[in-house]
Amino acid sequence: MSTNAPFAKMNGLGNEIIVADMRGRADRIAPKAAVALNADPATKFDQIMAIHDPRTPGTANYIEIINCDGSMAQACGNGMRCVVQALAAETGEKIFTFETIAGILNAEEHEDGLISVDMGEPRFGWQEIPLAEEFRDTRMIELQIGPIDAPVLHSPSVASMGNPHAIFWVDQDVWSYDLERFGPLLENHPIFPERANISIAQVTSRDALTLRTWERGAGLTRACGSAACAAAVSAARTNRTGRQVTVTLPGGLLAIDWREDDHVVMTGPAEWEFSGSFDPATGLWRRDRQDVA
Ligand SMILES: N[C@H](CCC[C@H](N)C(=O)O)C(=O)O
Repeated sequence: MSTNAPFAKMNGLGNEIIVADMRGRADRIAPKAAVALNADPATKFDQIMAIHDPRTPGTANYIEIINCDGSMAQACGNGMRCVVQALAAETGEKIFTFETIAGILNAEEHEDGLISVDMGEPRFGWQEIPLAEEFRDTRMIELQIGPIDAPVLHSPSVASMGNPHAIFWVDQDVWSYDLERFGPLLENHPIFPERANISIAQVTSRDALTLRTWERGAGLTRACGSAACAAAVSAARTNRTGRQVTVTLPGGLLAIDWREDDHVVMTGPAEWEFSGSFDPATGLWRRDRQDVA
């Protein structure tokens, strides 16, 4: 019988996150435990951010990212901000380094409570996204959906923040597109051998864009931090914006800075909702003693 592990139910601009504290444990969260947590409305999530011990002693804690469909992800910007807020509250530290499957991430909680995460360098090579066939110019690839002679969405930019993103540029309000219908078709399109996060982006000025995302492995979410990064670098690459943009998502705003050193820094809030503990083998959980109001 495994002992319970602490968790915090949080969100990053409405992207539903569970931060699971797996430090000091040799086990991992079982797929069926993730399914069980997601089936309970109180703990329904878009991603679980599992904090593990360093893979090599003396190095950074390893963060495992699990989508609500059970698939593993290489990046989660909103989730990383939640991890930073949880650990800053626990330790009083403000500067953090983490290891993920995609590499080392540095992060900082600022005095105003906002959190910056260095999401690393974007990748643009077709094999890095990855795509199933060669495209020399990933600023715009041949992909469309809808009637052949009048596609609804077409010619996306593609980029990787460790995870794959396709950004479709639109001129109308991002809410006027049936992303719930087109998202899963594009997420699972054969051009994306590892599937992809699908975003619709409307550029509103040289330093602002609006974004909606159908997430790989999670569907429509209220915010996708790595998509905001992918959209920002793609907008800059296609000369739609500069390298510093404000991204408006359904859940709120993120500031993205594609620095001259090629690192993409995302800044935004995180929100704690409640704490509890759960069995990583089954997903059975209980809430911590109700916080005294
Ligand atoms: N669904 C994404 C992972 C979570 C991304 C998103 N929640 C974020 O804030 O970056 C994927 O499978 O690549």
